[in-house]
Amino acid sequence: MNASMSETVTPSAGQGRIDWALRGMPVLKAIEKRLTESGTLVGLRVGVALVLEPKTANLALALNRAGADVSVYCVGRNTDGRVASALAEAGLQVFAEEGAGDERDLELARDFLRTKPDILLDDGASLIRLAHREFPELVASMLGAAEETTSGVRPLRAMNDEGALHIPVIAVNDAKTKYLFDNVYGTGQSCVMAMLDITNLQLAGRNVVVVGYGWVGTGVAKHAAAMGARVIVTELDPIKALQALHDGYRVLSLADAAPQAEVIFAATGIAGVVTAAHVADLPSGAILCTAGGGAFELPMDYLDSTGTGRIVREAITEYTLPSGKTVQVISEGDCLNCADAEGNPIEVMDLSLSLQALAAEQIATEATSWAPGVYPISVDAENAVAVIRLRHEGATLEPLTDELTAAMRSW
Ligand SMILES: NC(=O)c1ccc[n+]([C@@H]2O[C@H](COP(=O)([O-])OP(=O)(O)OC[C@H]3O[C@@H](n4cnc5c(N)ncnc54)[C@H](O)[C@@H]3O)[C@@H](O)[C@H]2O)c1
Repeated sequence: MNASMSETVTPSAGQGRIDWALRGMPVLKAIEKRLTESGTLVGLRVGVALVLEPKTANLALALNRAGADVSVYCVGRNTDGRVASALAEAGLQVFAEEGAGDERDLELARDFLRTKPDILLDDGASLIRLAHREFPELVASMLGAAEETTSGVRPLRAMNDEGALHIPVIAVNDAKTKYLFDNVYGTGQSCVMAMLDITNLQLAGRNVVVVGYGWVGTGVAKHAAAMGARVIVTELDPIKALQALHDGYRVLSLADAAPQAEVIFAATGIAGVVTAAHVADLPSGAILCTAGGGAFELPMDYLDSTGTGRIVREAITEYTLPSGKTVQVISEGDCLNCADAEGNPIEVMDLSLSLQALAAEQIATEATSWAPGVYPISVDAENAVAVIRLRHEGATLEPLTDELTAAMRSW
């Protein structure tokens, strides 16, 4: 077992957090029942490489109870050690140590892949890429994988275009019951709330720049505006920019917005979108954080090269620029909701993680005949998640009668 065991926190603390999350995960419970009854996953090795916190722990436990042999991996900065300990106590193989550095993370990742998962549930495609680079014999024997997020699906498509992807991967991110809810409402809420909790500041009256108005940027802008921020959106895509304008935000290039940007949320998933030149133009005291893909969106190399970084409060690093201005970076530029808060809200992750479980089912039952490639999750799975959740909320759907069907087809 490789779980970190904190000396001060008992495993039951982790179990308590896992149990609390499960209360808000009715869809996952229903999918676990379906998988248990079908026995689809019995005897299969499933590797779960997601942010390690109470909600993803429930996915791992649900798959385990449904008969899969589950191992779990996560980088140290996204690992809740209490939860890791609880999973190890429950008998899962855990390759995650809270606070581990890059070198140790890589060792753990390799050990995790040595468990030879038949199915890999990944986030950011890091483990799928590592497997392709270093474990070709594992890749050859895998049934397939599922990918959680936009910045994982993008490189997988690029690999596939170059003929370098050797397994079928289901793009869980691209399910409507994922990106329309998790990326927008979940990440919007959790990133804005994490920023407020970490800094103990308020957004009211502040100029907040949201870089990228995709699904995540939309949610961040909405939640920041709800807290009273004056939101400015930067975009490459004219249609997204026009949407931002219609949603009531100013739209400027980042070069134009920088001099007034008191807070920046990077939400693109693309490396280098905020540059050293942008940072030089920020007002002194500006706060930089990432809601999107990770620290690579910010000019961390440049900031570190100033040699001035100092931690001024937990999760806040202050840098002094050659001009004498200061800027503060939250969570060392990593996604702040996962690095220094609990990630997306439970209800929204119930949808995303249930889709991961259904992707595992689809890989086990159908992917054996699939060529390598990036595939959508089935429409049935996408809809099943919505239907279970709506039922749980006491919502009822309009019945589609023959008359309505005929009316919709009439011309
Ligand atoms: N933190 C989390 O919990 C969480 C959750 C979901 C997704 N994500 C990540 O957030 C990122 C964004 O996801 P998404 O679903 O919104 O993707 P998306 O593709 O819908 O949106 C990205 C947007 O950024 C824009 N963009 C790209 N380069 C830009 C630039 N230089 N300047 C301004 N705009 C630019 C694109 O035009 C696009 O509209 C991804 O990396 C994704 O993996 C994080």
